[in-house]
Amino acid sequence: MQKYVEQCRKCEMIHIVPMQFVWPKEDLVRADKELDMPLVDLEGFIRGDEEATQQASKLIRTACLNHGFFQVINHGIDLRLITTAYDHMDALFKLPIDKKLRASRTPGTMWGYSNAHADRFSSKLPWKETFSFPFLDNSLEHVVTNYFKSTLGQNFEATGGVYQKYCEAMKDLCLKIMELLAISLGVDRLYYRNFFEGGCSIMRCNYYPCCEEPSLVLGTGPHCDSTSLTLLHQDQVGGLEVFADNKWQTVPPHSEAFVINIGDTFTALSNGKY
Ligand SMILES: C=C1C[C@]23C[C@H]1CC[C@H]2[C@]1(C)CCC[C@@](C)(C(=O)O)[C@H]1[C@@H]3C(=O)O
Ligand SMILES: O=C(O)CCC(=O)C(=O)O
Repeated sequence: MQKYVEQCRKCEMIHIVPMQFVWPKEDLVRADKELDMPLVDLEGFIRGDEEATQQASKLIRTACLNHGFFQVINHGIDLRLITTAYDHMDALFKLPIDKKLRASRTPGTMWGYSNAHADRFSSKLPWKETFSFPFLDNSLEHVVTNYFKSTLGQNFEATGGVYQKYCEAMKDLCLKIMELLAISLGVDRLYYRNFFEGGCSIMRCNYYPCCEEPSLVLGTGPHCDSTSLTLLHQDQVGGLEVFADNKWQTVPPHSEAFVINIGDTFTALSNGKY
């Protein structure tokens, strides 16, 4: 009897996490090495110092010829804006689930609240909640502020205003990086900046809740960004991993830095060089 029960316990693999969130073993590989990626200081470039600009573009070129990831500091974004954005995001994800579900993602779009993308997938669900919204520079209206008011209600106008400012700051930083990418590729330094000037962006807030069985789940599954450029600020918990040199490597958080990575669209825009 004892043995039988023992065998049952072994073969049933009893765990707490629902099966939809359990990832295949081949995806659950822990990174043990830190990614070799440059920390690019943008202060000189922003001040118009040509030597510092060339130095920054060289670091970016090396990173983009290798794995496409680099970090930027002294980027000109007010660190208090980042802190305020986190405070508002914390309040948003702490809302009761019924209130969050009222802002659920509109089918066929990327915009709104999503709980593990459970409305889109039925297995290998990411262990995260997300809130995504569009941004485009529009002098006629504050697109982000209005989005928060229309999806979460008038009480979220202040939060919308914070993310309106945050998205404007991200767009400004993105265009600066597009200039450095152009210089690094030896093309007209305004080429990509002009191309993306009027473009729209996806802003996504990610909340990765604690998990009782972290070795079975992933906050976000392995992927390449299909977009052109991703600007990511990590909180101090960490967990971001990048697949480079045929192994997963960690990107430790740096509170004053943004992690930048080029996506598939930019690879095409560089004619496959990056
Ligand atoms: C354009 C996008 C779609 C996703 C967010 C951005 C860039 C990465 C994509 C994603 C993260 C890749 C993994 C699956 C995904 C569904 C996710 O886990 O969030 C993807 C995002 C999405 O489709 O919402
Ligand atoms: O958009 C997402 O949810 C994925 C986030 C991601 O890939 C990242 O944080 O690097």
